Amino acid sequence: MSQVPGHRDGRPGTLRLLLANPLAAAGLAVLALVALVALAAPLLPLPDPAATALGQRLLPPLSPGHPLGTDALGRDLLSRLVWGTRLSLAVALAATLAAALLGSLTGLVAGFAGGAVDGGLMRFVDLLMAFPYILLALAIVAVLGPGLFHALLAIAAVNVPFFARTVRGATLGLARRDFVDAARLGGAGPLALLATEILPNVLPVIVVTASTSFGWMILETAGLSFLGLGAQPPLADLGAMLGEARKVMFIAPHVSLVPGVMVFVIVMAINLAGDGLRDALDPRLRSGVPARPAAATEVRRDPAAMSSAADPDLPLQVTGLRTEFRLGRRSLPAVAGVDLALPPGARLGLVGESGSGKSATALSLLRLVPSPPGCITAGQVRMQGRDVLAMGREELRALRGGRLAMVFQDPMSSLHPMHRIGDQVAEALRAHAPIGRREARRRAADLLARVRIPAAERRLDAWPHELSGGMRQRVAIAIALANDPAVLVADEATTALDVTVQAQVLALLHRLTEDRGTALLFISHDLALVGALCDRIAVLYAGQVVEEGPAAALLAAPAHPYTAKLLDCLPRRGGGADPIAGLPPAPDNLPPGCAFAPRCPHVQPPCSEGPVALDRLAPDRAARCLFPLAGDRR
Ligand SMILES: Nc1ncnc2c1ncn2[C@@H]1O[C@H](COP(=O)(O)OP(=O)(O)OP(=O)(O)O)[C@@H](O)[C@H]1O
Repeated sequence: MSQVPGHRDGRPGTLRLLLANPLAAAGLAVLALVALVALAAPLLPLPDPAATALGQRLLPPLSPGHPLGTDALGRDLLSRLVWGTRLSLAVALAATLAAALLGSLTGLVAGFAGGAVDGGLMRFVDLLMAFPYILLALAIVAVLGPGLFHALLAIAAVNVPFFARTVRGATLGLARRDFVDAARLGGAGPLALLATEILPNVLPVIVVTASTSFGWMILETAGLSFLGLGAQPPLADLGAMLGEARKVMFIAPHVSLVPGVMVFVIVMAINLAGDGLRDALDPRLRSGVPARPAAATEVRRDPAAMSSAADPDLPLQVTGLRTEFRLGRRSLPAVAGVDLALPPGARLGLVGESGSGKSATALSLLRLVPSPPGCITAGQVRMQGRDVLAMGREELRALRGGRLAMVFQDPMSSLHPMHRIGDQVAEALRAHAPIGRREARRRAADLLARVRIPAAERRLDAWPHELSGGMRQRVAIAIALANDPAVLVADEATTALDVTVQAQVLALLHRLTEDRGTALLFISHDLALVGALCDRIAVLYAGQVVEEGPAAALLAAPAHPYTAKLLDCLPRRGGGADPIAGLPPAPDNLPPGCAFAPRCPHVQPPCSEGPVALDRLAPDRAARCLFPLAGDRR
C-alpha cells in the first residue's frame, strides 16, 4: 500500500482530517481568510480608519470610495472593520494564550498533586468562579483603569478557571491510570510524568478548550469595549465599533451590522474549526473520517460475490467473512475469509495467538466492529438462514442481546457501574420483551440463580463493584442469557478469572449448551481451556481458519504445523513450554502463500508460492496446509 507522505503508518495527518470534515474545513477557511486580511491590514489600500470627514457622515454601503459606507464621524467602515478585526483577534489570541497557560498549569498541578495542593488551588479557582465572569472582568478593569491592555488582562484572568477545572478533571482521570503507574515504577519523577505521560494526553483537551474560549474572548473583549472599558478612541476594536454604532442604530443600522456580522462570523468559524480539531486530535477518531463509530459495522460487499448456500437450520453460519480496518490508505484485513458453522447445542472453540483476528471475527458477527475504521467487505453471517450483514437497524437491535448474545472479557467494563445488577439484568429482559418491572425483577432473580449466583434474590440489589470477578462474569452471562439466545459468543470470557472460577464458568457454559441447546462460540487463546469445553475447534492464524475439526482428534493429532506449535506452547508437567519462534505477520503484510510459512518448521518451497486452500482431510476435518502433519510427523 502506498503511504501518505510524512506519515509512517499511512494514517492521515491532523490537517488532512480537519479538511476532510466539511464544517471544520469551512470554519478554518473563513478564519484563515479573516486572519489573512487582518494581518495584511497595513499593506491594503485602505484609508486611515481614524480619519473623520463630517461631510460624509453615515454614507450607506456601496457609496463611491466607501464600499461598506461610513460611520457617524464619516470614517470609512471597511477600513475600521479590517483594523478593528485585527485588534480584536490580537487581544483575544493573547488573552487565550495567557489563560490557557496559567489555567492549564494550575489544573495539571492540582490534578496530579492532589491533597492540600489540589484543595488550595481549586478553592482559589472556585472563588474566581463564584462571580459572574463579566462582573469580575468589570471589577478588574475598574481597579486597573480602562484600556485595551487592562481589558486583555481581565479577560485572561476570568478565563483561567475554565482551563484550570477542565484540565484538572482530565488530569485526575489520567493520574491514577496504569500507564502512569508503570512510568512511575520505571523511575520517572513527577515532572517527567507530567511532561511525558499526562501532558500529551491532556493536550487535545487544552487545544479544544482554547479554540472554544477564543470565540468567547472575542465576545468578552467586544463586551468590555462596547461598555467603553476596552479600546479607547481613536483605537477601535469590533466591540468599540458596536458601542459607537449604538447611537445611530435606528437611522443607520449598517454601522452596527458591519462589526456585528463580523463578530458572528468569527465566533461561528472558531467553533466549527474547534469541533473539527477536537475530533482530528483524538487518536481513536484518526482512522479515516473524523466521526464516532456508527451503531453497526459498515458493510460494503460485492453483491456479485455473494454465495447463496444458506442452511435455515443452523443457528449460526459464517461464510467467507472478511473484515478490514481502514487506516488512512492502509487496509488491514483482520478477518480474511472465515467460514464457521454452529448447529444447535454445538460448542465451537476459536483459538489463535494475539492479533490473529478472534475478537474481530466475534465482533463482526454482531456488527460491533467500530466503523470507522472497521468495514465488512465480504461474506455472510447467517442466523437460521437470515443474513445479519443485510439486516436493518431495528432488526439488528432486536437480534443483539436477543437471539445472538455476547459475553466480553472484562465484565467490569460491560456492566454499568452506576446501576444495581438486578436492574441491569431486568433492563436486558425489558429491552426485548414487553414485561413489567415486577415480572422483569422476578425473571432477573431466576437468571441469577441459573448462573449459580448464591442468594440471587438478595444479590439483585448489589452494585457491580461489590461482586467478585467471577460473580461479575456470571452476571454478564445472565444478561447474555436473558432472552434465551440461540447463539452465545464468549470472547475470552474466562481469561481474567482464576482457575477455580474459570472451571465453574466453563461448567456453567457447558450446562447451558446441553440444557437449552444454545450454540456456543468460545473464543480463547488457551488451547487447553478450549479443549476442555468445546466439541469442535477452529484455529485462526492471520485472520484465516488454518485448521478445523473435532476437539479431541485435533488436539491428539494436529494436522497443521501451527496447531502443533500452539500445543507445544502449553506448559507441560515437569517441563517448560516451547514458544513459537518469530512473530505473527502484520495483516497487511502477509507473505505470499501460506501465512505461517516463515515460522513453520516443516516449510517447503511450494508453501510460499501461492494461496493455500482449506482442504478436507476427513469428512469432519480440514487444514490449510500443503503438507499436513500425518502419523509420526504429528
Ligand atoms: N480498532 C482497530 N483499529 C485498527 N486495527 C485493529 C483494530 N482492532 C483490531 N485491529 C487489528 O486487527 C487485527 C486482529 O485483532 P483482534 O483484536 O481481532 O485479535 P485477537 O486475536 O482477538 O487478539 P487478542 O487475543 O490479543 O485480543 C490485529 O492486527 C489488530 O491490530
